[in-house]
Amino acid sequence: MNEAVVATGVGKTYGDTVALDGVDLTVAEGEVFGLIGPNGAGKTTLIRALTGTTPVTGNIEVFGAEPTAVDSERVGLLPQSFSPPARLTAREMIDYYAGLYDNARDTDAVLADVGLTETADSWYETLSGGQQRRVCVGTALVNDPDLLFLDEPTTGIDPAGRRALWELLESLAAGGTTVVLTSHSMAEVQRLSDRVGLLQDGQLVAVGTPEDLIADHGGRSRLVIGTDASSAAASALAAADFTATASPSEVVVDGVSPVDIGDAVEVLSEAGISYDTLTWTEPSLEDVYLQLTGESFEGAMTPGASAMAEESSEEPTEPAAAGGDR
Ligand SMILES: Nc1ncnc2c1ncn2[C@@H]1O[C@H](COP(=O)(O)OP(=O)(O)OP(=O)(O)O)[C@@H](O)[C@H]1O
Repeated sequence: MNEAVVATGVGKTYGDTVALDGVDLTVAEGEVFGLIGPNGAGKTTLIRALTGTTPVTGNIEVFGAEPTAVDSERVGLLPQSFSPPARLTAREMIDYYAGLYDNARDTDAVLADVGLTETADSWYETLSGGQQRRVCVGTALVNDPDLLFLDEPTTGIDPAGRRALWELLESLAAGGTTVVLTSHSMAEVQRLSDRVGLLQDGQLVAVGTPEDLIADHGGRSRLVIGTDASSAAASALAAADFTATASPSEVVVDGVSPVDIGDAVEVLSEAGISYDTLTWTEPSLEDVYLQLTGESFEGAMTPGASAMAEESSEEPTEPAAAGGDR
C-alpha cells in the first residue's frame, strides 16, 4: 500500500515550549488516522506541520513531496480555528472556496453533504456555532481531496449532525480518501479511525488500531452494581472469587465477561442483596486515553465528570485569525 504521509523526527518549538518532539508517523493511502491527546499535546501543531502551514524540523513527505509542494487540489484542510467573513452566506463561502480549485465540486452537493441545504443563504454570522462549523467542514470538501486533514471537525455540532458527518467521512473513506483527524471525542475517533495515535507532550506515545490499543491498554470489562448494600455485596462477590471494589453507592466488579454476569447476579440474590442498577461496560478508547495519559475523571474532576468532559469538548472554538506563528 502506498503512503500518503511519511513524517520522521518532526520537531517544533515555540520559544521554550516544545510542541513536537521527534514525531514519526506514517499514514497509508486510504487510511483514516485519528490523533488524540490532552490539550496542548501538539495535535494542531502536527496537523499544521503536515499541511505545511508551520515550519518544523525533521522530514515530512505528503504524496512523496514536501507539504508546501503538494498539489493543493489533492489536499483538504479544516483548521481548528477558522474565522471567515461574517457577511458571506454559507453558499457564498462554499462558492468562494470552490473558486480556488480547477475541479471543484458542485456547491449544492457540498452544502447537502454538510446538512446546510436549508440554511445555505443565511449569513455566516447568523448561523449557530454548529452550523458555522458545518460550513467550515464544507470548505475542506470542495476540492474532493485525496487527503483530508480535519482538526476537531465536529466541535459544536449537535449529535444528529455529528452522526451525519461521521457517515459522510465513512463514505469518503470507503471511496479511498485518506483522512487525518483530531478529536477529543474518543467515541468519534474509535468509530472512524483505522489507526489511532496518542500524542502527549509532543511525542506519539502509542499508535495502533483501536482494537489493539484497547486490548493492550484498555483494561478489562466491568460490571457496575448500584446498591446501598455495597459493602455486603462486595464481600459476597469476593467470596465467590469476583474482584469487587465497593464505594458508598456501588460495587465495581472487574474482569466480568458477559457470560459471568448471571453468576454475579446469582451471588447477590443468594446473599439477599438487592440492587438498583446493573451496568456492564467494555473497555473503550476512552479507557486507553485515561490509562496512558494518567488522567482520571475521579482524580481530575468531580463525579459525573465523564459526561462533563464530553460536553466540554463540544464547546465551539473561539474564532481566531488564521495566520502565522507568533
Ligand atoms: N503559535 C503558537 N505560539 C506559541 N505557542 C504555541 C503556538 N501554537 C501552539 N503553541 C503551544 O504548543 C503546544 C502544542 O499546542 P497545540 O495547539 O498543537 O496542542 P493541541 O494538542 O492541538 O491542543 P488542543 O487539544 O488544546 O487543541 C502548546 O503548549 C501550545 O501552547
